Amino acid sequence: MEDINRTVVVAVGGNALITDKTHISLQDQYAAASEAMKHVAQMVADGWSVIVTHGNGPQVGFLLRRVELASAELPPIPLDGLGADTQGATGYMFGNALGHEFAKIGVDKQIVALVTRTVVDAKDPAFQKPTKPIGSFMDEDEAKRREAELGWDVVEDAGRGWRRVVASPKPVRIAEVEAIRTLVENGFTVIAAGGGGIPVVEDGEGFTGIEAVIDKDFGASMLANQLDAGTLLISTAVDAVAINFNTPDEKWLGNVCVDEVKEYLAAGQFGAGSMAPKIEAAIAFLERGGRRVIITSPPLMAAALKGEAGTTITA
Ligand SMILES: Nc1ncnc2c1ncn2[C@@H]1O[C@H](COP(=O)(O)OP(=O)(O)O)[C@@H](O)[C@H]1O
Ligand SMILES: NC(=O)OP(=O)(O)O
Repeated sequence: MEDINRTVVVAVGGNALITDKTHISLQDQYAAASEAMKHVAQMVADGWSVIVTHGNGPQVGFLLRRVELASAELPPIPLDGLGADTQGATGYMFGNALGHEFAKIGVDKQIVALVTRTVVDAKDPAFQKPTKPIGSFMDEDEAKRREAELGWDVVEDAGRGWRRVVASPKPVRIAEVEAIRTLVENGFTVIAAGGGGIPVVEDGEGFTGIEAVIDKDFGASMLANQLDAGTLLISTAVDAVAINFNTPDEKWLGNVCVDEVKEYLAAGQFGAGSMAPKIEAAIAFLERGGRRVIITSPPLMAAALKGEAGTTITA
């Protein structure tokens, strides 16, 4: 991996903003973002060219709920518009947090958060089967009540409680990739494709929003390919990926090749709706020509880039 280029797309997990159900205020989210950005700042100080993406699952669900609760007084906003709102607000928050961390360690770089659209296929079967959890967690009774009374689609989310789900098509391409590339090449630290990007369809005459929430790991995976980034780094709450996760036979994976990971995926080793989609996004990046995927927690990101921590998956 000595010859791998020093461009890295970092997908910051939802845990970086909402650490638990009782810490959802903007102040809590800012504190959590600062902790993640401290480690991103160190990567930049180490000479990595970093593009940051982030999730928006909780935030876009909160906003949709606000819109619905205000519906007697104010007009509705479609999900793509809410995706844009959360991308802007969260990108702004990450930008401020990263700027403070840069100042603490003397990094002199300008940060820019871009409103970024992700092209999807209107015929993607995902539009027929909502799978992307958004918003707050509920107990089963509350979820079933909202399903019956409000027409929500709900699922049990990876053992953590029940959540509303919406359609989550796969990214076809990130529309603003050349703007991102230009900014990166000119020394900016770019925050882009937040929440997977705002979902749009293309009709030959431009883009039109479509109601969905794109998985941020798939968005980051596509962005990393389009930028020819050497590394896709997926940061989440665990230090590494395991097989037999949470069992007495748990084994943490260090360096693994994509074929081995595909076998573990087929064997059901990765949590549905949690680790499995990250692994699928990693495989997609590597199969489209990407070189290396790292999955680790924010404090270990800098060490993992040097091959000293986390799980590294290579083609
Ligand atoms: N095989 C596995 N190895 C490691 N973590 C796993 C595994 N299967 C499920 N997980 C869980 O997946 C979580 C990451 O998914 P998730 O919480 O959805 O990510 P995000 O950080 O994007 O919100 C980990 O924190 C862990 O609890
Ligand atoms: N859009 C998205 O995948 O967000 P979360 O990671 O917060 O679920």
